[in-house]
Amino acid sequence: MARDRAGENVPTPSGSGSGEGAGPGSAGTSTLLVLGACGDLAARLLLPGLGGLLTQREVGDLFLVGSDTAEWSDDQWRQRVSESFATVSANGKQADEVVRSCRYLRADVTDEDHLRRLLDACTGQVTIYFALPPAVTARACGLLADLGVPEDTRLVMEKPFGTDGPSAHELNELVTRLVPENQVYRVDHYLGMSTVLNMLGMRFANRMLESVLDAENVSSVDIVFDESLGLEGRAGYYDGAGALVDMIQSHALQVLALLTMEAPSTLGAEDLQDAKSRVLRATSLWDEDPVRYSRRARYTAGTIGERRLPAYVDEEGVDPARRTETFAEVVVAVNTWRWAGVPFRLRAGKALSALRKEAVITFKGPRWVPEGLAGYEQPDRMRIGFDPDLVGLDFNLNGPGDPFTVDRVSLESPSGPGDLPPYGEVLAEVLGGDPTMSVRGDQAEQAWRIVAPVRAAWRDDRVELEEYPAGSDGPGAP
Ligand SMILES: NC(=O)C1=CN([C@@H]2O[C@H](COP(=O)(O)OP(=O)(O)OC[C@H]3O[C@@H](n4cnc5c(N)ncnc54)[C@H](OP(=O)(O)O)[C@@H]3O)[C@@H](O)[C@H]2O)C=CC1
Ligand SMILES: O=C1O[C@H](COP(=O)(O)O)[C@@H](O)[C@H](O)[C@H]1O
Repeated sequence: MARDRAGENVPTPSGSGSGEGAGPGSAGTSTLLVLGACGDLAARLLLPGLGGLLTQREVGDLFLVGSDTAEWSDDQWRQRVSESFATVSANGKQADEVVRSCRYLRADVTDEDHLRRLLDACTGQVTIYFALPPAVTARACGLLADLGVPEDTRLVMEKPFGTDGPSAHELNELVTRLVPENQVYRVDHYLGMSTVLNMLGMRFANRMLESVLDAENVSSVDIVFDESLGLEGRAGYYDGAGALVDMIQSHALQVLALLTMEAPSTLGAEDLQDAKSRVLRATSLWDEDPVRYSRRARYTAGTIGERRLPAYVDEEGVDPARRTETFAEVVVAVNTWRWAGVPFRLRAGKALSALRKEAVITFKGPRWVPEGLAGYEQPDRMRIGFDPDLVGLDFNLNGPGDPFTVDRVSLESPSGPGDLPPYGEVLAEVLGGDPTMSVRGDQAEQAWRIVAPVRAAWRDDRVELEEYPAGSDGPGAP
């Protein structure tokens, strides 16, 4: 039924109007409308996540509509969906049915008529996933605010949410004019990762651990996202964002919030979100001094394993005049009774020598060490690994040999993987109507506030833009 132009002849889910029982189109059907369906996020993360979800869990009848500017046919979209599903070996009746019944509609979401027709194509409970460039998402939401959306519609917003504090605030006002806050899902796929989710159990189900996670016992915390991948053809988005916005303003601060918040009284959405918001409100750049407590750099040409990478400025689509950083580091303070005085270093970089994604908690030294004991120079550390998912403890122990000389030992436990990929977890919550692990609107605004002094200093060139060769350990590394 689909034609080339959005909704000229709107698609209907297979079986709709046929009176054939519980196929798509019957009561209980929901529609997942993916805007930006031909983009990178949809192909690499969102559709595989959906495939994993459909394989592992019961989601009910789901009508998948893809929409983008490209002139695709239903069959091209079906092929994209099935190729993405194949990357996670998605299988079973639900996955097959979604592939079979899915539809594609070409649309420009900045055109009100196109949007109206897209909405007309949806059936049942509607979820609109904005897999679009942030500025396009904001324009589409502006139009939807005038058009209105079906009752109970859920809106799924990708990161970055807005482009700065004021625009995030405006977007919050816009989306909450459309639907209530608990129907807005601001996605942070780190909140769908097994270890990140497991931080709740690790912190709050263990007296031994929870009782030492404070300024009395901890000297510093590092949250690190070192990637060995470079730009990977994403200049269109990344060159306007950079490492600070891409990773620190979003993922790092969400991880920090879960690691530092006080125990909520329940894991219900409201209690958990309140606890995260409280600690983000208490977080700010260390001494509010971006010159001393932030660092930025970009990669020059180099080799990572077998791969030769060009300098960032020579990557296709990069505008050197923007001076976009591919490495960012900031130190923040969490001004609560528990954490005051403990520096939290947040770091993210691309094209580094090795992948390293973890939070490392470094403990203070022992209060007293009896004379005669040797080999305890290194502090205890707890590592929370995001890739691979694990929790590790590095500490000092009497080992074999001299009993008065301690050895360094590590205990490690896998903390995943979960049964779903992170985007599968994200979609499970969205389609299940549970906003517990999404980013609440006020948190998105707080995150922009925390990085604002750094962005201003970088914009005014008050912090040097350093360089590091691709494949190295980052700026200033030996
Ligand atoms: N890719 C990733 O790894 C991740 C992406 N994200 C976020 O996801 C969002 C999408 O990113 P990504 O998929 O990488 O970006 P892409 O540019 O690959 O995809 C965006 C898609 O939206 C389409 N589009 C642009 N303008 C319109 C319009 N007016 N109407 C309809 N469609 C339009 C684009 O079409 P056209 O090509 O014609 O412009 C393109 O196909 C961004 O907010 C990004 O920050 C978040 C986490 C990871
Ligand atoms: O959101 C993003 O995350 C990825 C890193 O996520 P991971 O799941 O691979 O750890 C990052 O590469 C990308 O630039 C960013 O937009």
